Amino acid sequence: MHEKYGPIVRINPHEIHVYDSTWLDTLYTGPAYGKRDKYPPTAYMTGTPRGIFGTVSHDLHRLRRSAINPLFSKSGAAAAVPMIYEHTEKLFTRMKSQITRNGFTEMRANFLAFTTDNVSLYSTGKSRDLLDDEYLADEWKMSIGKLAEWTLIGRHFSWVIPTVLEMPMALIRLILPEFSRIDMRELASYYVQTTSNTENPKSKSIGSTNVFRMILSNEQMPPSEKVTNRISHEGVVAIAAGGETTARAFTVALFFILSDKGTIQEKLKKELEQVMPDPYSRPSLKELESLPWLSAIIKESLRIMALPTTRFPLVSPSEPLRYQEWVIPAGTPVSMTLRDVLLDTKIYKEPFDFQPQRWLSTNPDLDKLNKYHVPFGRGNRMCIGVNLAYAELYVGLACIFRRLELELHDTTRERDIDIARDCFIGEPSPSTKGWPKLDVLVFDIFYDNYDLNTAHHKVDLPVLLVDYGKASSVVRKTSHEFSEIVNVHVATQHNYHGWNAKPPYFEDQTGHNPPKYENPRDATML
Ligand code: HEM
Repeated sequence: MHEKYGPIVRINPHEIHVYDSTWLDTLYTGPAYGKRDKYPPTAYMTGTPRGIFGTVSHDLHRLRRSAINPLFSKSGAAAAVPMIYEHTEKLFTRMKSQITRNGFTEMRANFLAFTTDNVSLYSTGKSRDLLDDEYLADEWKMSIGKLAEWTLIGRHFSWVIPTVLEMPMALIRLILPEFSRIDMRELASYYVQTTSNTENPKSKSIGSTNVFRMILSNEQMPPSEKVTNRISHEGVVAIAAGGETTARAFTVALFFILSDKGTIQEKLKKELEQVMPDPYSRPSLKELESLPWLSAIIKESLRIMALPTTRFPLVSPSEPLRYQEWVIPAGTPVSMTLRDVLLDTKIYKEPFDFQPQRWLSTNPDLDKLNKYHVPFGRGNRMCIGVNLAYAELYVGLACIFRRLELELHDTTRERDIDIARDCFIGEPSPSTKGWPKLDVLVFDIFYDNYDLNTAHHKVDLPVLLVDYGKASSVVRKTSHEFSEIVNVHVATQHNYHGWNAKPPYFEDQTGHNPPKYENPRDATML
């Protein structure tokens, strides 16, 4: 429509859309430059009308946001760094275990588990512990995927998702089991327990100053703002908004770094060796932020993924807005699309090419590029989690590329990375086989040209038998039996063919003294 009718178009009976990056600061303005209400159908579409994302009124949004802003400050995010390092260790353990079992690791669920554990512990004081439980992590991935698909319905019928999320749990489990995991009541009851218990042993740990405590201790807020069924929405919105988004930035960064190992990865690794001479060291956020290539890679990944595909309509409630010669009457919903800005050819040369070097200080156009770098939005409603997201990306990518040697496995840009569908945030084509799958070349477990999945199907047992040791001595199999077993390692496959194996599953992480079995059948008894 913009190609046909120009930069300002009435795209439906209610809404005007502007396709002109230079107008960004007029619409998505800061609090000092005019009021902006949110357009209700957009506010409600993710199902949390009482959290900041779902708050329509400008003034109420300011009040709600100011109560929790300090938690998400730059210094707040820096305090989260030790937690992020701890979660990185768990992420690596998960990756190792999957490679042992499957021969590769699929990173979408893994990164989602990582970012969701970070944001949930940080924002609500309670981790979802997805990195401790692969089964739960997969279920959570399905729930978030389902929520994304439902935003399409929510866009047109904005009451649907909030209504579903408030239905009796037994009914939700029956009709939409995926939604039952995004349980606001569970969060709310947790907050009641922890906030009423001043002796809480977690009170000095990360997450103790969580969104709930900040709201409850805020003196500007009336009691009606502090009731459980309002503040639980703040917890849910942080977890839902902060998990998938940051996870996607990781997958995009990983894909593009590994697609150009000769230049990009090499420069990154060299830089990391300087700041992390010991691969297991834990540099501060400030040290990591001083690395030009790491910083440039993160910025370029956030730009090129251009994740928010939805429009973000706002309403100027009392002042008309002006675009060139047009006057937009007060009260009219007007939207722009961040993706248009992030991929604007007038700003970024070859916007679909991954070029981290455009963010280096040697680029004379850097100020202009920075001005339009809006993956987190702009103005009053800009992402509250921006500092946390950056901290996760700096720490996570530094550890990954300092400690592991990775290869892409059966991943293509067109099928698995590029966005093909608008589900509020962008989703790749339905034919995707998942996001970057990795072979890991240097871990302490090696494997060879050995298709564990196939073996798994053939033996039809919910266990995989994997040898530790060198690639040449990987367990060999015949069609139905393993012919030879040396130093067996056992890992169950969850929920395989109805075999509902629950963690904890048996695993020897050391790789040095794995259990030995007389024959494979003994192993299956586990
Ligand atoms: C790469 C990661 C992320 C991206 C690309 C991203 C993107 C965005 C964008 C574009 C908005 C603005 C929506 C609007 O204009 O209405 C937003 C809002 C928001 N984001 Fe993020 N986000 C990310 C990470 C996070 C994290 C880690 C959190 C954790 C708390 C978070 C929590 C929120 C919340 C609560 C809002 C609503 C803010 C408000 O309405 O005042 N996001 N995000």
